Amino acid sequence: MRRMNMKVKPGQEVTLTIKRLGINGEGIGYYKKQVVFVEGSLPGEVIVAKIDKVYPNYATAKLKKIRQAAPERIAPPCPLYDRCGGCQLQHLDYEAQLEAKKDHVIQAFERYTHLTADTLPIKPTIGMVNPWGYRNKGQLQISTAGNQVMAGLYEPGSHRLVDLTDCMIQHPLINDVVAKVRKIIQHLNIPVYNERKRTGVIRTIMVRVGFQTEQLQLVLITRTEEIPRLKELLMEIRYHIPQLTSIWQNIHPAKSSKIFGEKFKLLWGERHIIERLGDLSFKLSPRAFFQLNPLQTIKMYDQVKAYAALTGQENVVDAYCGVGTIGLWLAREAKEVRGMDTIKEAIEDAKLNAKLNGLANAHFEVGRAETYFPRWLKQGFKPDVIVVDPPRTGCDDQLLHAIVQSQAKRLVYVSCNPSTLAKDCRVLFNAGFKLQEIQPFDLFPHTSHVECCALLVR
Ligand SMILES: C[S@@+](CC[C@H](N)C(=O)[O-])C[C@H]1O[C@@H](n2cnc3c(N)ncnc32)[C@H](O)[C@@H]1O
Repeated sequence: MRRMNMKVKPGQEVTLTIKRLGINGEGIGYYKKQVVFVEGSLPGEVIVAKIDKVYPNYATAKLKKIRQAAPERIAPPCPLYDRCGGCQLQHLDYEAQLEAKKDHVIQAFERYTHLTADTLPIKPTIGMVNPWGYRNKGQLQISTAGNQVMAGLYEPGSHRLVDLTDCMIQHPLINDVVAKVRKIIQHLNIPVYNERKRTGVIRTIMVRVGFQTEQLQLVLITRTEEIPRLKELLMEIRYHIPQLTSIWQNIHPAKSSKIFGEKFKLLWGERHIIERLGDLSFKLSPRAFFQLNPLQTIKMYDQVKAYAALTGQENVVDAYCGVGTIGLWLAREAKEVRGMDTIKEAIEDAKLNAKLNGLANAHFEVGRAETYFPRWLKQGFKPDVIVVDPPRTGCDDQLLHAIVQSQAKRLVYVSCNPSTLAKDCRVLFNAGFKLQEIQPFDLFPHTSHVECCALLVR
C-alpha cells in the first residue's frame, strides 16, 4: 500500500464537507485530499471533527459540531442509538438510507469492475413499509452492573455493555423473552459470565421467533456444561414464558468471538421451531442460518425466482443453501434442485424441509460448495441455473472456476456484501458472464448493511 504523507494529527480539529457514506455508515470527507471517516456525519454536511486515529491511507475523527446539517438528517428514534452500535443509520431519513445503500453497491462496482454509476444496471433499493421490529433473532450478551443482571450489546470497540431493554429493530416477542429471562437469572442468582476473570456461567441469550407461527426458540449459551439450579431455571422460564417452543443450551467454554460453541443440548421442548415463508414451512434448528428479516426475504426470494426464469425443465444448484430455503422456493418450477452447505444441522433441516413441503426433487448434501459443485459436474450433472448465496467473504475461487466450466446459462448471485459481490463479478465478467440486472434489498433497515440479488447471464 502506498504510504501517504498524512498531514492531520490526532487531536487536531478540522472542518470538513462530507461527500458520501462509507461501508460502515460513517461520513467520508477529505482534508487536503486525505480521507477522513466521521461516524454520525452525513453527505452534504459541513462539520467540525476532531482527529482520533491516523492510519497510512486515512484517518478517523469524532464529530464535534454540525455547522450545516443535511436535510435528510433526523432525530434517531432509539434513545440508545448513540451508544449501542447495533444500528448505524438511524440519524438518516429512511428514503435516504435506501438511496445510500444503492450508492454503496455502485461504489463497490466502480472500485472493483469496469462498471460505473452510468453503466451498472442497478434498480432502486427495495425497502420496507414499516422498517421496525423486523429481526427474527436476538443475540444478547449477559453481564452484571453491581447486582443488576443486564442483557445487551457491547458498545463498539469496547467491553461496556449497553443494556437493551426494548430494541426497536427486534420482534417485540424477543424483547419480552429477553426481559423475562434476565429477571429469572437475577432472581435465581445464576452466575453470569465474567469475560475478564473467565468465571460465571451464562454468557449469551439467543432468541429466534417464527414471524408467521410465533414459535419461540431460546438458547442459553454457557461457559460450563453444568448450570446451577437448572431445574428451577427451566421451571421459572416455562412458567413465565409459556409460549416457548424449545429451550436449548449451547456450551461455549472458549474465549472467542464466535457466538456458539460446538455442543448443543436440548433442555426442554421441540428440536425445531417452524417458520412459514409464503406457502412453504421451514424447520429451524438453533445453529442453522436463516435470513433475519422474513418479510424482506420473501421479496428477495421472489426476485431470485424471477431471475431464474424456470420452466420446469431445469437443473438448479442452490450453493450455500442453509436450511434449503432458496432451493425449495424454486423446486416446484424446476426438474431437480441440488444444494449444499457446510453446517450439518442446516442440511438435516433442509432434508426435513424438503419432506415437510412434499418436494421430492430437492436434494441436499453436507459439504463445501467448492468441493461438491465440481464433483457433481464430473459425475455428469448439468446445471441450467446456479444460485449462490455465500457468506460475507464471497464465493471460493474454485467454485467460480467450476461455474465458468459448467454449461449453466444463468447465475443468480445473492450477496450480503457488495465488495465481494463486485470482486466475484469481475472474475465472472472476465470469463464471459454479463451482469443483466442488480436489485438491492434493505434486509437490515437502520444498519449500514445491504443485500443484493444479481442476475448474470452468458
Ligand atoms: C448467507 S447464508 C445463506 C443461506 C441460505 N441460502 C438462506 O438464504 O438462508 C450462507 C451459508 O453458507 C454456508 N457456508 C459457508 N461456507 C460455505 C462453503 N464453503 N460451502 C458451502 N456452504 C458454506 C453457511 O453455513 C451459511 O448457511
